[in-house]
Amino acid sequence: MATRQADIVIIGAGTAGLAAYSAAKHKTRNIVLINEGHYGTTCARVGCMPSKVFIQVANDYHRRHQLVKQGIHGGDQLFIRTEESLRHVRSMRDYFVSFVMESIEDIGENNIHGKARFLEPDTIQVGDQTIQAGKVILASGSAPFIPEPLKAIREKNRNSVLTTDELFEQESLPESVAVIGTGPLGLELGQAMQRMGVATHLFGRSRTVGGLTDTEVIEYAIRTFQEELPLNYAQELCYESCDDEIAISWQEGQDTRRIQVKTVLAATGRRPNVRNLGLEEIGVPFTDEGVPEFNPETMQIADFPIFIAGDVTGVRPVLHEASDEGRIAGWNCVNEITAFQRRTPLAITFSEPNIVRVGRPRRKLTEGAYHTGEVLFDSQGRATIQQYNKGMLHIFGDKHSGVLLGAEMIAPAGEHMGHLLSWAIENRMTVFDALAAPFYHPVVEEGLRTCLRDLAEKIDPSRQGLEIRFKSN
Ligand SMILES: Cc1cc2nc3c(=O)[nH]c(=O)nc-3n(C[C@H](O)[C@H](O)[C@H](O)COP(=O)(O)OP(=O)(O)OC[C@H]3O[C@@H](n4cnc5c(N)ncnc54)[C@H](O)[C@@H]3O)c2cc1C
Ligand SMILES: NC(=O)c1ccc[n+]([C@@H]2O[C@H](COP(=O)([O-])OP(=O)(O)OC[C@H]3O[C@@H](n4cnc5c(N)ncnc54)[C@H](O)[C@@H]3O)[C@@H](O)[C@H]2O)c1
Repeated sequence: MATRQADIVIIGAGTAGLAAYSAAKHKTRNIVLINEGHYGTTCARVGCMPSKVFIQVANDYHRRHQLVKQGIHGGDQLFIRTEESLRHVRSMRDYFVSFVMESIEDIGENNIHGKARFLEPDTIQVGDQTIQAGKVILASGSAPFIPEPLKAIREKNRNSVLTTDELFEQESLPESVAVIGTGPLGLELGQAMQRMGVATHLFGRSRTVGGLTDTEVIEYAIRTFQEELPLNYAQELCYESCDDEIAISWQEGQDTRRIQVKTVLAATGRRPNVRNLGLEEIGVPFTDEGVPEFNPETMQIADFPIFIAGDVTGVRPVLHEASDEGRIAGWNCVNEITAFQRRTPLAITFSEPNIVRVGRPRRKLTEGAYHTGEVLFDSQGRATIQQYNKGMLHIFGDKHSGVLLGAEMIAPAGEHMGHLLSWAIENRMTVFDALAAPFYHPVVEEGLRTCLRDLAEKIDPSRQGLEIRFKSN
């Protein structure tokens, strides 16, 4: 078959690939999009959206425990039919996927279903077609990672070990589950299942939750989640099939502990889809982490006519970054290659309370160069009214200038406070600038103000009380 010519080939019709297509289509329509597997994007199909529907159901049901205090009775009569809840999750999922499918239909016959593979840096094979392209965008996403011991159990009984890609496809939820991994996904889905009545046991390996790096916030978060469900950390877990259950054992000091569950959810991370693409054969350089080396401001891979975008980079695996990277890659395929300023990092785990990391993580700050503002939400006014008064926020500011550097928190309304802080950091605000902004009463953000005040006092105690700016002419 003759080689087809295209200006751009995009590998992967996920958020990054589709954003790249939108950015480039104004200059050329000769773009070929190749996608393997399901359409609809990871976010809408198995990721952000269905997981948030699932969490919404769980939190709404959980609320029944807090109603009696307010004189609202009958909550104990409520019950959940998880098969109906999962149908609801899937129907909302279909709704979100339908919008993606509309944008794919627009692409028409330039959309090819199949697995792409590089023959040369500018030549792609898909099925029996060969396409030569001016530029290629690699936006192949990531896939769930399953540790070897769990793979062995899964080989015997596929339904006994699920990935997050499979959870929402289940007919109903199991009686009991062990969730392995305390990253954003393990925490969100583990807490949600516990709240939906599944006996859930959460396991972590390194002592952190939701990607936090601040030790004090981590310990506060662990204690908070342990009040709601069993959460253990162990370097190694042993798995064993017994009848229709899985036994999990681990060492705690001198003791061996053991539980049995019906199902295991592997929330042990995702790995970039870089294998079997022919990248090694065409000489693409790889980092020690096993992903192609690229420039994060242009998204170009070395001097190759190849750009990379989204989870396949393994660096900022969140939706808005995948979309940005797609747009940068798409732009750079049809314009002179330009460096882009990347946004302030922001990562949210939609557990209750939310876990949020903004700007530079504490682990990466230079010791002695910053101060930390600290606050607890345990007696914060609005959070107490809402019966969500649990939380700890740390904000980091430059020791001399007071420029905001980052924040880590487990907090009620953390998703919103995280946005306020990321906008402040993005605009290079100091703690004093942030304190001059309005704070309504009574809102959870007043807790954020208390934290900023604590930071301001540590940076410059002489400015205490002077939060309102002098009028300048
Ligand atoms: C359960 C879950 C919850 C999440 N929640 C959030 C959240 O709340 N907020 C947030 O910001 N992020 C969240 N994320 C992360 C977010 O979904 C991802 O960052 C984002 O979807 C990545 O988009 P992408 O375009 O890189 O990859 P994808 O959408 O996965 O697209 C990659 C596409 O490439 C295709 N492909 C792979 N290899 C090939 C090949 N060789 N040839 C052709 N096609 C190929 C794949 O089949 C796929 O269609 C969540 C993820 C998960 C799993
Ligand atoms: N709110 C969200 O849901 C959300 C938000 C942003 C990004 N994401 C992205 O989704 C992706 C997947 O999230 P995740 O939480 O699955 O991944 P993750 O990499 O953040 O966490 C994986 C966890 O599994 C543990 N782990 C790994 N191997 C293990 C083993 N063999 N035994 C025990 N524990 C093991 C790790 O220590 C870690 O705690 C990430 O890239 C994440 O950034 C999700």
